[in-house]
Amino acid sequence: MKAAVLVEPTEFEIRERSDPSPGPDDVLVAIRDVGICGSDVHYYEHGRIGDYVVEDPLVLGHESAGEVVEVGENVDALAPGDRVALEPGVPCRRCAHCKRGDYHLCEDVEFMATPPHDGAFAEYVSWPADFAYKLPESVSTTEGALCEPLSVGIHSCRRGGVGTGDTVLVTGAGPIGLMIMETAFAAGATDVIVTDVVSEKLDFASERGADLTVNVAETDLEAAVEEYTDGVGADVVIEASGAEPSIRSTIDVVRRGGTVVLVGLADEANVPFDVLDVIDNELDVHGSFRYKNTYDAAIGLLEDDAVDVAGIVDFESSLDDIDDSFQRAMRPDVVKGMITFDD
Ligand SMILES: NC(=O)C1=CN([C@@H]2O[C@H](COP(=O)(O)OP(=O)(O)OC[C@H]3O[C@@H](n4cnc5c(N)ncnc54)[C@H](O)[C@@H]3O)[C@@H](O)[C@H]2O)C=CC1
Ligand SMILES: CC(=O)[C@H](N)C(=O)O
Repeated sequence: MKAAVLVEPTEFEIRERSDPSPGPDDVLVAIRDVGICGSDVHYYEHGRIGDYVVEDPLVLGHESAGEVVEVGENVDALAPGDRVALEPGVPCRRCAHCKRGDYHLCEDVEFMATPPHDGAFAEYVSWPADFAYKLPESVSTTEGALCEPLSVGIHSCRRGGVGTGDTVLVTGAGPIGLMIMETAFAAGATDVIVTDVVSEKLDFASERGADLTVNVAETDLEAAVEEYTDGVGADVVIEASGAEPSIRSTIDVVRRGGTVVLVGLADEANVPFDVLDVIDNELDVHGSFRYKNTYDAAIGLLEDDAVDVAGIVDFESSLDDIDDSFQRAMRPDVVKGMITFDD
């Protein structure tokens, strides 16, 4: 099979690799769509994210979906021809975190495209069948691939307890922020405010239903939220930019007794946070790391047309054009690029 292998920062090689063969509990999937995520671009540009360093040639891509072409002998729930979305993180299933249900916190998780584990920019992937979710007829494999960022949105809204009638502030209008907005509306939020520093991103968020957008490079966020919420503040603030000023601002714009969810990965681990504000205003501050038990929910939301994920895709390209696609994905006005494979 063909696979796009990152051999050096900013250098892919299309290499011929042997087809993977599924184990007894696995399915062999012919990949159809893979999204280009910000973390793929980061590995492409810098060859590392924090302590995760690309030391050997690595296949990137963890937002994927395709068609089952072979199943292992123990697999009953899927059959060749089924279209599936692949949940990219497979936990050990045995540790304390897995056993208490927090499998996304497993320290031995094998996550696609996180060194040393290969991802899905390849013609075939063999994957545990219980981390492959069957797509209904009405859900495309593009949407199936985008169940991954949608899952980040679902998990963060669950962490924030987003509910009916809430005003939710989402900071950062990248793909993750947009997926959070989609999920927040689906969870019953009536008002979603979105921030960014790029006006095109905010225009796009507006087109997709944001009630208020704030360009924090030009406008005072606290004043804008105060005005919009009659001085109360947002019920839930979900930080999805990773920018330090944005992280710091979250506790200034959430209402007393409200909830802050931190999703964006800050470049610096030490971001000043006024703990007295947290105590005095009785804030709930949650981290949100990837997701657990979200794929069925994501597929259900897509089947019900309760969310739109395909609308964030700016371009589709082939595996052979992966270098150009990554260069294009790095442009600040681009939200999502996809690599697609022929049937
Ligand atoms: N916790 C988790 O499980 C996950 C975290 N992430 C992180 O979430 C963040 C968002 O991911 P993507 O949407 O893919 O990233 P992205 O880089 O495409 O989007 C971030 C957006 O924030 C905007 N921004 C920059 N400074 C800002 C500021 N001061 N205020 C408001 N917006 C600002 C940027 O213009 C951009 O539109 C990243 O930090 C990423 O690493 C992504 C996936 C999973
Ligand atoms: C941080 C990321 O973007 C990535 N989706 C991951 O979960 O590692």
